[in-house]
Amino acid sequence: MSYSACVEASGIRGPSLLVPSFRLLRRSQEATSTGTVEITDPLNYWGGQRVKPRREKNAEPVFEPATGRVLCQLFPCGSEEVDEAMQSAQTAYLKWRKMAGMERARVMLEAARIIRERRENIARLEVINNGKSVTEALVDIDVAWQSIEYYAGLARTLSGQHVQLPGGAFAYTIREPLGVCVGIGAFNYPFQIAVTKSAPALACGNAMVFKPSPMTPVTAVILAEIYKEAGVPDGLFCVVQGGAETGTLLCHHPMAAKVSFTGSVPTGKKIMEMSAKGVKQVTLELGGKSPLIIFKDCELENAVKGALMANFLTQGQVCCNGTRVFVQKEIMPQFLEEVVKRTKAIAVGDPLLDGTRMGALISKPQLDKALQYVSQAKAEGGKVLCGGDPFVPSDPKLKGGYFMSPCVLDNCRDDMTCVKEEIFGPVMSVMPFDTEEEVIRRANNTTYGLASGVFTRDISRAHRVAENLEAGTCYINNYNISPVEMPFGGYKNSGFGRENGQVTIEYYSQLKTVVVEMGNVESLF
Ligand SMILES: NC(=O)c1ccc[n+]([C@@H]2O[C@H](COP(=O)([O-])OP(=O)(O)OC[C@H]3O[C@@H](n4cnc5c(N)ncnc54)[C@H](O)[C@@H]3O)[C@@H](O)[C@H]2O)c1
Ligand SMILES: C[N+](C)(C)CCCC=O
Repeated sequence: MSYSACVEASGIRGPSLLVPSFRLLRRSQEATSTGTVEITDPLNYWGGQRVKPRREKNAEPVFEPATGRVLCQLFPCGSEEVDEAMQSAQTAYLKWRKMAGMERARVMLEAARIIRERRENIARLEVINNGKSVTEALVDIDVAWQSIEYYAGLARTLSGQHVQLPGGAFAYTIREPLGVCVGIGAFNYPFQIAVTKSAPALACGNAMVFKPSPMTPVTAVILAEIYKEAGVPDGLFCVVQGGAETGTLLCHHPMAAKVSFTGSVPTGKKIMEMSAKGVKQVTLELGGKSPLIIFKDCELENAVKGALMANFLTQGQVCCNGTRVFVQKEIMPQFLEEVVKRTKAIAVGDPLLDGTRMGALISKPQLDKALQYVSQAKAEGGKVLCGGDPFVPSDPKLKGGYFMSPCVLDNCRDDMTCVKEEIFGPVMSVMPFDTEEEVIRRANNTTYGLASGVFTRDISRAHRVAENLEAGTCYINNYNISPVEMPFGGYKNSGFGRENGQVTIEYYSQLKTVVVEMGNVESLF
């Protein structure tokens, strides 16, 4: 079935199609079952509509991870298309920035409402393109509309400061937008990343041109259509498809006021270099190899659950995952027994089924890379307690999918490759420790600094450890929860700038100071 037919059946396009919702929901579930969707509609969006690729050369296949089938072709945008999108965004920006925060908020709230109404259909397309379980994708879409609601709330509150100066003079500050912001996304949270970047950008009065990962081009354009339906000016949120070349064109574009990037450290360094040439602001949300520290006085069941949440969401392809699990020696046997039991019980398979808890990795190369890390860990002395193999589901249509059984590695040391490098697959490395001072030193012995976690019942220890860990987030007695009110971002090579939370307003706006003299000028000349 074509994508157009699928969205028509699912009601992704028009609100009228959503009634009666029950029947359509059933139809959409049938229409979007794994292995049935084919996407033929254009995936670029600017000027308030989908735009066909200008050239059909350099097409790259996009795969459905659960089946290995080709889902669509990706036609990378060239310089003329990037320029059209940027011009379109600039035109929209000039209208949007003049609207009151209250008005922008109203439009954004409508976009949030539409996303909430269509959450199931968007989630299903996300699953088909990304491979994660529908249970997780639904959470991702919920976080997305919550983010738009949250920043709609903040759009109403943007204000400056009044500063009294001597002699009746005064100054005031105005928080102004930056202009056209570029967003470049990773493959692991395609819709959520597009929202996480655009919601604060739009709230502050900016426009955005967004480039999704070439592996997950499908859902960003749906966000563009929803923003349009909600009432943003045509061009306010544009989508250009492509990989490194298209991303480079965006970063160098003279109209780009800022680049907000989510992806790997090597690409992040290139983005920063390119942005520096045009003195553009940058937010970098990069990779990690985060420590999770489990003390012997923890509540063990919660610690085990936390370790699973820290390692196996989205098939382990999560930037902030706590993949270096340090366990205090005294409780290592109980921890391993329980964590292995629960890991073996994870239901791997068709990501569109409600009972599935782990779907397919994003691509064959990503699967091979994760499996290779497991082989190398074994060669370096690690012991596989479970998983670490390709997984072939019994359903014949999933035979070509990129599945892997989730893996727990014991006998790990800090100098092993699996402990030092970001794997981006479902592989947990477990290491013993003796003392608090020792584990903090080892936890910080990395160039990354995205997240961290500690499980203990000792409240003083928990805060002491949080204070001493070099990371942008520290979870105490939980892991990988991410309410939109909470700032998120890295220390060290994991990047800088923040997403989510109030502080992100600072990264999408600039402050103008207006100085008002009420007397005569006292000239020195
Ligand atoms: N900190 C965070 O919030 C966060 C969130 C998700 C993923 N990540 C990180 O992302 C990585 C995985 O995602 P990925 O494989 O998609 O990352 P990636 O760096 O390969 O690609 C990310 C994006 O950058 C684009 N790109 C690649 N080269 C470019 C260039 N030269 N110029 C401009 N754009 C370019 C890609 O097309 C893609 O859209 C992991 O390291 C993960 O930790 C970080
Ligand atoms: C929503 N999580 C689980 C906190 C992940 C944020 C994005 C990182 O890849």
